[in-house]
Amino acid sequence: MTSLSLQVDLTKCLNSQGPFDLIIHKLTDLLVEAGQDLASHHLVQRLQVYLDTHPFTILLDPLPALYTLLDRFQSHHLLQSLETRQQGVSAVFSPPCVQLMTRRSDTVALVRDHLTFPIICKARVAHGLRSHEMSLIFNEQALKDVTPPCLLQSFINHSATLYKIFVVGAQHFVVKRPSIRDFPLGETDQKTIFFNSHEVSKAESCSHLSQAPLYPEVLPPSDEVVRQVVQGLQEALGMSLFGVDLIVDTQSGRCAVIDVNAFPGYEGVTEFFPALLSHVNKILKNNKESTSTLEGSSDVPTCEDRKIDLRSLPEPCKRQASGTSYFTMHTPAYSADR
Ligand SMILES: O=P(O)(O)O[C@H]1[C@H](O)[C@@H](OP(=O)(O)O)[C@H](OP(=O)(O)O)[C@@H](OP(=O)(O)O)[C@H]1O
Ligand SMILES: Nc1ncnc2c1ncn2[C@@H]1O[C@H](COP(=O)(O)OP(=O)(O)O)[C@@H](O)[C@H]1O
Ligand SMILES: [Mg+2]
Repeated sequence: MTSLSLQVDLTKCLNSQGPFDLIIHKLTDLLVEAGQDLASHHLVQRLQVYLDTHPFTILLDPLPALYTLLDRFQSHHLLQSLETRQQGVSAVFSPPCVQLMTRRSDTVALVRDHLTFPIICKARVAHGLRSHEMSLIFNEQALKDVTPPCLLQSFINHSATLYKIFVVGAQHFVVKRPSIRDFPLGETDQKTIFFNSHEVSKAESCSHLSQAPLYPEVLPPSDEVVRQVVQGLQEALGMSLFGVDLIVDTQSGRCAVIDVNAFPGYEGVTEFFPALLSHVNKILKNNKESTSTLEGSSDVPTCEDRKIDLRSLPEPCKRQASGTSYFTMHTPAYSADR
């Protein structure tokens, strides 16, 4: 078997660079730019057209899932829906949130009804220059410091320990990272703290926000909890290359999912490349088998005809079997945030 990999240049005709069996990408920034910039929009459109006309090219990962992750409001809804799917008191939760599209006169009331102090404020758009600029709000008066569109979320004390779950297809890896220290619960007169999240939770970070009295060793999330979270997200998003940020609530011992990232850096995962290769080989093999089955029949049956669960199919078959273009050009209204 010969194999060839090359860098795809979206500024050039894709037909003359292909055909491609599989494209791995990190298009998050481009997708955000495409919301406001015509040139970027055209690049995304070029890829879209190529995929629509080459139904057997696999895209890792699908664009619709990425749009969900680019929007912290949508990500939060997704995480909430996963939480309520489980029965009884779930071992995993998404911290309570309030979404602010614009400045509202009833913000204080909303916060009183839904959140507890301290509160962490995150921009609605999850990628791009301003998306990691955040603030910690300690009282109602300080709510004037937030700039919509943004997500206000109850801050969960977690002994300054973050667990990054890095997913590669069927495998996942847990990496421990520094995080933000605990704060007293409830309103205090502490001034708002503005910070850049990349200064607190990278492997090498040693931010003043992480420094704290020595905490007792935090028990990591159980394998079962991690597996539940990964599986729930995989099923909901149809993605195979993503990261999940988990923290363990110091008070309740429950696990909070606070962030999901498309194709992260996998720093600290020495097994990343073998895992990626094995995943790519597996889906190419599955795809070859499904392709020959589909090509053998002149009339491709629809999913309803064959009672097929779309999510169980490889990406191109999903598009072909559903009988509609799987990708639809979609330019989210992110411009209000810039
Ligand atoms: O490049 P953008 O699109 O901003 O996305 C970033 C990169 O994937 C970062 O990886 P890297 O720094 O290796 O490029 C990743 O950090 P991790 O590798 O720490 O997961 C970030 O996760 P967050 O730190 O959770 O935002 C994620 O938001
Ligand atoms: N609800 C929360 N409670 C406590 N800490 C949080 C919460 N949300 C985020 N953090 C802290 O802020 C950091 C950045 O938040 P995150 O949502 O992961 O955004 P980013 O996309 O910038 O990584 C996290 O790594 C964690 O240290
Ligand atoms: Mg994060």
